[in-house]
Amino acid sequence: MTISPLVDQTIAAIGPLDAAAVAAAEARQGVLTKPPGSLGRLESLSIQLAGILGQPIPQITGKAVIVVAGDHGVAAEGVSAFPAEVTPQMVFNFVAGGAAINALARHAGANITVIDAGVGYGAANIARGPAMSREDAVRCLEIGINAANEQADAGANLIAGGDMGIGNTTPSAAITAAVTGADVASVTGRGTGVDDAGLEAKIATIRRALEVNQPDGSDGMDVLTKVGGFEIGVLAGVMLGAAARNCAVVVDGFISGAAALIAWRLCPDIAQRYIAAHRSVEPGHNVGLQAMGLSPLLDMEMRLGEGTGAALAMPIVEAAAKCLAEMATFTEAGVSDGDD
Ligand SMILES: Cc1cc2ncn([C@H]3O[C@H](COP(=O)(O)O)[C@@H](O)[C@H]3O)c2cc1C
Ligand SMILES: O=C(O)c1cccnc1
Repeated sequence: MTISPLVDQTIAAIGPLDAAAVAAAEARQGVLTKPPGSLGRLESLSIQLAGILGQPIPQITGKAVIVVAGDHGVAAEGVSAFPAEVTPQMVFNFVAGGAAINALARHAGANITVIDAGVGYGAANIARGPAMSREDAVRCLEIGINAANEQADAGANLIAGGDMGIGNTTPSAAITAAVTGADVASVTGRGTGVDDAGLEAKIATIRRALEVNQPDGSDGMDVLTKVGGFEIGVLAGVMLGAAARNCAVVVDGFISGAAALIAWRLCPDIAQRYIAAHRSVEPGHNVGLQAMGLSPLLDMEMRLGEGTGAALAMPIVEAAAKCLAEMATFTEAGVSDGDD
């Protein structure tokens, strides 16, 4: 498969986890002053981080949320409770620091970058034809890879994407259905809050998008081109770029989950570098996570996107690394380990 030199190189750089670092972290978890396994998922998370970062005692050196905005032609089908103007209006809000993601990223100590992925000439209406050309899909992936590289160069090793795009739960459901094979009705939710009639119409629109476009769910580029969106393509690129730099990828909600599915189809090894932050209220989110073998850290009944769930989970991920790094061993603390 050849996508472009940059995308191909990036995918080729994503390998399996560092087995020696995993083994060392596992061994250290076994001798820290606590009953074995008592820190639950903090333990497995620290071991996964060791493998991702390639460090026996992993250290989070920087956190970044890359928020990507894009417009969706399919919004014209009435699939959202809000008008498309909200997308550029929210971009100004991100820049001014007043959105939920600004509050949560500040709380997490994460740097925010905002990318306009074609607001104003967004993706075409997927109910009538493909979302974008193959060239645009490649460009989206490259923009995301470059953005992740910039954050990695600045010291981040915990990287999340966030989305803003009125209508984008519609392509996300189409992507999730195409990649996982799940029925459209089981992966379609209310997004910003459409009513019962709106939900029925949204399901019908997504069915039409899949019928008209016939995406090949095993081919990430085909799915992105036919039923994706510009911000979703950039987010998939962010994930590929971050993983190629041995950064941990914190996966946010439904839209980020759809982008994660596309990146996973392009590079199956990437799933080991994903940390699923939370379970969104959107029913399709969990379907996608399960397909990739991921179990979310939090269930906060959130359904916003923007990277909010990912930012909220970042301090927990960092806490996992700190326990592994800072706790004393039984020997160091002179605590009986129960074996003697
Ligand atoms: C004020 C506002 C802020 C948001 N921030 C994220 N979204 C989220 O909601 C939208 C997806 O839902 P749907 O498919 O129903 O349009 C996306 O913009 C997503 O980022 C927002 C939506 C609104 C209205
Ligand atoms: O889970 C999400 O990311 C989500 C859900 C609804 C609307 N916007 C985003």
